Amino acid sequence: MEVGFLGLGIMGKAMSMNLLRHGFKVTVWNRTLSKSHELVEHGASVAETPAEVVRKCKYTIAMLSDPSAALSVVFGKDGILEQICAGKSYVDMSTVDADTSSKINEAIKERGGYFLEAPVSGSKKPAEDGQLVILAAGEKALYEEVIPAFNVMGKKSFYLGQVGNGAKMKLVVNMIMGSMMNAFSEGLVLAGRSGLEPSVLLDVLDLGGIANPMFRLKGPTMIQGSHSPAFPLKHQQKDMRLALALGDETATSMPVAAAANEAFKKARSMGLGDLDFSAVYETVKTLEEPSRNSQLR
Ligand SMILES: NC(=O)C1=CN([C@@H]2O[C@H](COP(=O)(O)OP(=O)(O)OC[C@H]3O[C@@H](n4cnc5c(N)ncnc54)[C@H](OP(=O)(O)O)[C@@H]3O)[C@@H](O)[C@H]2O)C=CC1
Ligand SMILES: O=CCCC(=O)O
Repeated sequence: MEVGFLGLGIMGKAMSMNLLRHGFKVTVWNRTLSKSHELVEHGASVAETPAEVVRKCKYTIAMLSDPSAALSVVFGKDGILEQICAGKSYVDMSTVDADTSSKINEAIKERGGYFLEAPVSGSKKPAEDGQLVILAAGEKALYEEVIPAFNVMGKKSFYLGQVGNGAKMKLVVNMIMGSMMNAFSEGLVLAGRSGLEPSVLLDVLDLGGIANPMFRLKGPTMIQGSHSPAFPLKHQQKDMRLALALGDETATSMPVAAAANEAFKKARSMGLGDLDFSAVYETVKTLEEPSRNSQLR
């Protein structure tokens, strides 16, 4: 199977590498060309524009940072729309909102192409290991055609119906995850300030009803103050923002998510946006610092 792949960031690089490893012929494109070099060493071809990828490949997959990137690669100069036509398909796996996905779907359908949104749950390591959870929605026939690629990139694929449902499911999941990360950070700070050993808190959590892979994976590195990016904080804040907008649309009150979003915004303003989203812990530490609080009084 020959596929195109747009966007070779943390996720796109790992996902396209998996496709290559499993015998797919892959043509890649990335805005910053240098990120394609490693893929080429592993057998990928490079295209100069997204349009060229679509011209060459029946199936094109994208993994881009946010709605603005997703839209520009489709509607911009040398974008997807210049080459999409009957018989060509586009699968956007980026995390965006339902409106963005719907705009892309409409434009592609108008030109006779097929569209599937397919955001993923799981981060850098699951992407490297082909263990993502794929949340697909849109053209059912296309979903069935690309299952061989999904099976290489993920451990489980869901088909969720009409375009928008994949985006919404992904935003709900990440809204919960972002809120959990904030509660976890506050717990670690509270434990430390109360004279408890944060590493013991991790052991206690891991044996109880709220044990989970995220606390297990991130806890030890957070305590060390290490936040090497697997899921960049700026993307988590984007997801909180988009989830809160979904809450606005559906009149869903989400005070916990709103507070978590503020903490991620604060972290971005402290220059932590390119670190892992666990770096919100540093923000919680700063906000809770007793000396700082007494200065403010
Ligand atoms: N990292 C994670 O754990 C997960 C991330 N996601 C989602 O996957 C998507 C990608 O995430 P991730 O790989 O971590 O992000 P990165 O920041 O590592 O990569 C972002 C990619 O988008 C490209 N890009 C950004 N802006 C534009 C633009 N205007 N035009 C064209 N290309 C652009 C970047 O190109 P360039 O190299 O030139 O900057 C890069 O290829 C995001 O939507 C994220 O929310 C989903 C699940 C997990
Ligand atoms: O969107 C990013 C999700 C990260 C994860 O599921 O661990």
